[in-house]
Amino acid sequence: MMLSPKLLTLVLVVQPGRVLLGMKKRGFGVGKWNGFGGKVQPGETIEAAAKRELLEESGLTVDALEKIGNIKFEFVGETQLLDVHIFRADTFSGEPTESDEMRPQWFELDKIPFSQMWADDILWFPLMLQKKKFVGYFTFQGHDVILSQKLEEVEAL
Ligand SMILES: Cc1cc(-c2ccco2)c2oc(N)nc2c1
Repeated sequence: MMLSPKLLTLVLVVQPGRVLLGMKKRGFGVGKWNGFGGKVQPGETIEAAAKRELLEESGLTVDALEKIGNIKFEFVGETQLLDVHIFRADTFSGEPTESDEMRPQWFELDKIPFSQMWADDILWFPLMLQKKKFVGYFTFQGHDVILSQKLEEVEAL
């Protein structure tokens, strides 16, 4: 039986022509470039968690986060589903600052390092950059192989 999914947040900071990614320095997803995010604490809204994790991991503060996607991830052999709520921020304050967890870096949109990112990203980043909304379900074998995938645009989340 499936345990209740583990809620995670992911924030992509996007400016004209570039996106901010962080190199994960330890823990889950170490060695991959990704947006900023993490766990939702009890009693915290998902959006508040996303803003908290962005500040902790990148030093950036955002007013407005736009919900752009929701992807559920299954790992073969593990019962815990990950339920990742994905947000986009187009404006922020502060300067990207390295943290214990993340080393932030701006990437031009034609130089996104997909080979050093989670394998699902190359599939939904184009939707994000076109400001589309999407839902997905990916089954991973380990951290690098996708065994099955579903991804569809939606009108609303
Ligand atoms: C399995 C998985 C997890 C995450 C994640 C961890 C914390 C927030 O999201 C991903 O992020 C991306 N881009 N692909 C991902 C796959």
